[in-house]
Amino acid sequence: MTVPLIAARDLTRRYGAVTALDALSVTMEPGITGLVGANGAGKSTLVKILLGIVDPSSGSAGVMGHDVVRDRAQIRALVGYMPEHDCLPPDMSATEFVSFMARCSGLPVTAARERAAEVLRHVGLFEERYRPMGGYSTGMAQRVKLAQALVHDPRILILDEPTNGLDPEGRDEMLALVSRTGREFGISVLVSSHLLGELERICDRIVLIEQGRLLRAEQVGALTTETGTLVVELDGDAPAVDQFVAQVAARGLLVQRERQRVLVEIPENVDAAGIQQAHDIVRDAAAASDVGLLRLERRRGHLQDLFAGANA
Ligand SMILES: Nc1ncnc2c1ncn2[C@@H]1O[C@H](COP(=O)(O)OP(=O)(O)OP(=O)(O)O)[C@@H](O)[C@H]1O
Repeated sequence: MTVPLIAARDLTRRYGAVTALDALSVTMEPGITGLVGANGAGKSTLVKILLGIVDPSSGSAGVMGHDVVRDRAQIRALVGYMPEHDCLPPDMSATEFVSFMARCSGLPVTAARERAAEVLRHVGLFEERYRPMGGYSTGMAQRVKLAQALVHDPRILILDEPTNGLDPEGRDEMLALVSRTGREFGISVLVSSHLLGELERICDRIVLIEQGRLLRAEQVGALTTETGTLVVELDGDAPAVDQFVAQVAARGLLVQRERQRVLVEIPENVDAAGIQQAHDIVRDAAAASDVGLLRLERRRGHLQDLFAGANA
């Protein structure tokens, strides 16, 4: 039997009268997992229990088979943690801070310095790494927090709201960096956010919690809904794509160009045969014009819409 990456069984945590986690049972597999819930749902409490910072009131949890109460040292070696809130000393440079964190993990001086340079390069901090962190933008500070989480070469990264405080562009950059980090370093990532829409883009699985209880835990693909739009990607120059669009329209379907792609509407209320017919029309139109068909699939709706009620 394979040991799950993370497993929680009947996990409960109370703070006085507040029940932050309420008999939560969930397992998480390798890959990138999104932990989603509204503010106060219990995300940070779960993360802190997994890290051994907070004890469960009852129930149990494990990280790669290690118990969160008994095996804290082993878990610390395996996990890199990016906390939600600011934690960077303003008068230290990123290089000094990340090297120091590497030393805390047991690396000798030279190796710590080299490793710090490596992870700071990975997160995209170059010349700025020698400046005091007090002058950093929120985006730069988030990158340093990610770098320090990676410095001891962990097997799992736990990121608590890494996009907090960032503007839309900064969020996109941070999400791309998290995704790249997971895939390039070949490590698993647990990333929390109260924004479902942004996590569905980079996660393999989503764990949704509400008021300390598990709502759903599923593959992202299984959670999204198929819409009545076919997304078509073509290989061909602009006149050839125009030709394709005209061919689809001539066969009676609504069609529009969207940058590199063409969107074809499947008529409403058609059965499976009608959906198949729309696919056939796209293939026939491609064959009748000077384009290659690179991709043809139903567009998936956003998780945000699916959970709009549950996660309000
Ligand atoms: N140290 C504490 N003392 C008392 N109550 C706490 C403490 N930490 C968390 N709580 C309460 O437990 C509940 C869950 O909080 P938690 O921080 O885990 O949620 P969250 O999903 O991470 O939300 P946020 O994104 O706002 O941090 C909330 O009602 C919160 O007020």
